[in-house]
Amino acid sequence: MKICCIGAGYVGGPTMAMIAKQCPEISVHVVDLNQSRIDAWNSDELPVYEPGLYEVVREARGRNLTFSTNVDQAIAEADMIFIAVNTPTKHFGMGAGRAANLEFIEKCARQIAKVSEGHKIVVEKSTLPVRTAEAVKRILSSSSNGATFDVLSNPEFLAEGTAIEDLLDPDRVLIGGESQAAVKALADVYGQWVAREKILTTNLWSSELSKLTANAFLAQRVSSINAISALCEETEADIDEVSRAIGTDSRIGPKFLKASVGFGGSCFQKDILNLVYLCEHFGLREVADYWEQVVIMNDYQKRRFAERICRTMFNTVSDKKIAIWGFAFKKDTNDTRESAAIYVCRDLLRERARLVIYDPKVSKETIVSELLTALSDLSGTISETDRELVQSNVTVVNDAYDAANNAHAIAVLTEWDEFRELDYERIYDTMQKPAFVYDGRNILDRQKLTKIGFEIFAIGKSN
Ligand SMILES: NC(=O)c1ccc[n+]([C@@H]2O[C@H](COP(=O)([O-])OP(=O)(O)OC[C@H]3O[C@@H](n4cnc5c(N)ncnc54)[C@H](O)[C@@H]3O)[C@@H](O)[C@H]2O)c1
Ligand SMILES: O=c1ccn([C@@H]2O[C@H](COP(=O)(O)OP(=O)(O)O[C@H]3O[C@H](CO)[C@@H](O)[C@H](O)[C@H]3O)[C@@H](O)[C@H]2O)c(=O)[nH]1
Repeated sequence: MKICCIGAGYVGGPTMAMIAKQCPEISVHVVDLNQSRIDAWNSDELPVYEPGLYEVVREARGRNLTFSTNVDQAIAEADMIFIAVNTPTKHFGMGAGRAANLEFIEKCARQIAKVSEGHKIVVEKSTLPVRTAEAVKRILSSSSNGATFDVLSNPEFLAEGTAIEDLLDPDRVLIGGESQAAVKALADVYGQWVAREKILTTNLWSSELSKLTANAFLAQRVSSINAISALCEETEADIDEVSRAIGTDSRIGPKFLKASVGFGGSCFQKDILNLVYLCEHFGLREVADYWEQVVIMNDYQKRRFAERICRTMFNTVSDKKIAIWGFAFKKDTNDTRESAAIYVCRDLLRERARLVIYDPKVSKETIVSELLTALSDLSGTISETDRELVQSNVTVVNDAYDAANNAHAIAVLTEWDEFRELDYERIYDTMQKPAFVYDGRNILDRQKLTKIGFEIFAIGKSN
């Protein structure tokens, strides 16, 4: 069997590498329009940082895993074609700021229709609004060479930072489709390493909608605990104690109850806004409002964190040096999309703080580009003043100690393990006094740091 995957991103790359590793008899060809991304997949510096990914890629690459930009050839040769392209929030025209931009999906479908001959299975791997498969089928049915297609929905549930674990041992694999033969063909691929009872099959629409729903529920838990963290800060209740107390109720469960500076990542916000848009489209105003509140609460949490920094530093951070530890949206990834750090840094920059940023996996170029985008207006234009602000007030360094040196405050924005193990006495000695620490991930030892002399503020803890 030959598989092609269009889109060599955070999903296409790792997912296909895992299929190739587990199924040596299947030839897997991953294609992308982005030449530099493909070059990186073919090198030792993969474009995606994920623990364990390099080993998986190295095992299969050159054997039954290929990365290239030969989109047409890969489509023509494949029996099964995964579409794993990006589906970002639309930022123009109808549904701007809410609807998913399906331009890339549609282009893939048109390309498949144009190039294919015979019969092929097309698998939606990207996260899509419910009923997208209807449009995909319509486009495919116009194939000029008389090719025929089955369309399946097979949403991906991996989380970044644990992608390899998640792919190796998923909670479930979801396959939605009408053709039993096509569903079986895809189930047989996963069945090479995933237990059959974990492979769930549904109709196409349930599968598409389950992906948006799963992300909405997960994000809702984070917003719920973050909402309670604000109340904890006012009442001397401790958010970690509350999480533990409610999480031991087996009906609630302990996962996804870690209070934070706010959820980030390319998926949660985008998928909830898409759900909100769909509900509005179907006239379900109350349902739309209900889910939108999850995003509103998340924005509040990020804003609240920056405001707390300013308020507790005597109401001004202007010209003060603040060390930013962590810029990725969570640990163990180099992904910064929608990271809470972007918005906290933006708000601090607007207060004229001087930021010294350190992240073990994120490059200076990415940090600067994210901040410029966050400061620009809706049309993407950035004022000269804001460009200057980033140029003069943002420094990116290679070390957490360097960042903290001579700083008035440290803000922990990503929960990288290395931040737990630093020499805090040494850090305290090099900082301005009072030495403030704002722990946006609740990973630091408050008692120890307080004893050293730090003034520490954490999420959902009162001072
Ligand atoms: N990132 C995640 O953890 C994750 C997890 C589950 C699901 N998803 C979903 O999977 C999809 C992909 O997400 P991602 O994070 O991998 O995106 P990404 O931006 O990292 O990768 C998408 C890739 O598709 C390529 N592409 C776009 N149009 C193309 C075309 N016509 N032909 C060839 N290549 C094309 C882009 O160049 C890009 O490299 C999205 O719908 C996302 O919501 C993402
Ligand atoms: O208790 C928690 C759990 C998560 N987060 C934050 O929530 C965001 C998302 O985290 P996570 O869900 O672990 O990572 P993602 O890679 O965004 O994965 C989500 O989004 C993917 C894309 O759709 C789905 O495939 C996954 O199942 C879903 O977990 C990150 O900023 C986390 O720091 C918290 O603040 N507290």
